[in-house]
Amino acid sequence: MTYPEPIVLAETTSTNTYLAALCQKEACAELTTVYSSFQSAGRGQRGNSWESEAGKNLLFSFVVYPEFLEAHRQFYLSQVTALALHDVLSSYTEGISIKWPNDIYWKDKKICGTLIENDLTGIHISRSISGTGVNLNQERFLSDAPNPVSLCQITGNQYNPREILEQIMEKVTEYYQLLKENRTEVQETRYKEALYRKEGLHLFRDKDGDFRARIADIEPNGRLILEDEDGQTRGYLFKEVEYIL
Ligand SMILES: Nc1ncnc2c1ncn2[C@@H]1O[C@H](COP(=O)(O)OP(=O)(O)OP(=O)(O)O)[C@@H](O)[C@H]1O
Ligand SMILES: O=C(O)CCCC[C@@H]1SC[C@@H]2NC(=O)N[C@@H]21
Repeated sequence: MTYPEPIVLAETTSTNTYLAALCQKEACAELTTVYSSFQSAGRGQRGNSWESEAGKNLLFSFVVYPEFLEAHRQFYLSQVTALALHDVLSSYTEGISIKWPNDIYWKDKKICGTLIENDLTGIHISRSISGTGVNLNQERFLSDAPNPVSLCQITGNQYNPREILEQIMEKVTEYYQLLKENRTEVQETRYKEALYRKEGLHLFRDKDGDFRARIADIEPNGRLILEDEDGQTRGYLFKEVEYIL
């Protein structure tokens, strides 16, 4: 399985938005990828914006049509992107981990964010657009992003976004092929190994307040299972709990 040559843009509002519009207009092959040097309206999760200085970072989105995947298994798509990013960035520096569900961290700082937008047909996912920003060469962050970091701030080196994109898409293609073949054990195991704060007690916050807990498991549907100091188990879907850094 291969992926098409990326569509390269100098500027767009958001690579996710651009790719969704393109897919509406014409048939886009699976793993069609859009890369842009600048976004005028980069979108993050929860309606946040994504900061990226022009020409400095990697901003890209790709599309897949995972009709074989029921909506309650959509977490597998998050794993595909997160593991690809994790594997590639880990070849440049130590300290890379996946913060549940799909942020990529270096130590306690955020180096990548991913926004996945799925379309459903009945109970199945007919189209999934996965868009990621990787902080590569940006030296200063000016927004109120709480904890951004770039690869250049970590290593002192400069990176070619197109080369890094190629490496990431090769990994995405490999992990997505395994998912298509329903061989999800490899990615489930690797995801758990790569988890941020996978060991020890840490501070979390849910709707009832702050508590200390350790990560006990991640269920196949993506539910985070925490065990608190009293040995009680609590399960959380996305957005129901946050890490206190
Ligand atoms: N280039 C960037 N690098 C890192 N963080 C950024 C960047 N651009 C924006 N951000 C900030 O990241 C924040 C979202 O990430 P963060 O992980 O802190 O959010 P969260 O609200 O805890 O949600 P989640 O953990 O589910 O992503 C937003 O507040 C956004 O401003
Ligand atoms: O909040 C997050 O952590 C998700 C950030 C996702 C940003 C990327 S940059 C490329 C793609 N286009 C967008 O508008 N958003 C994603």
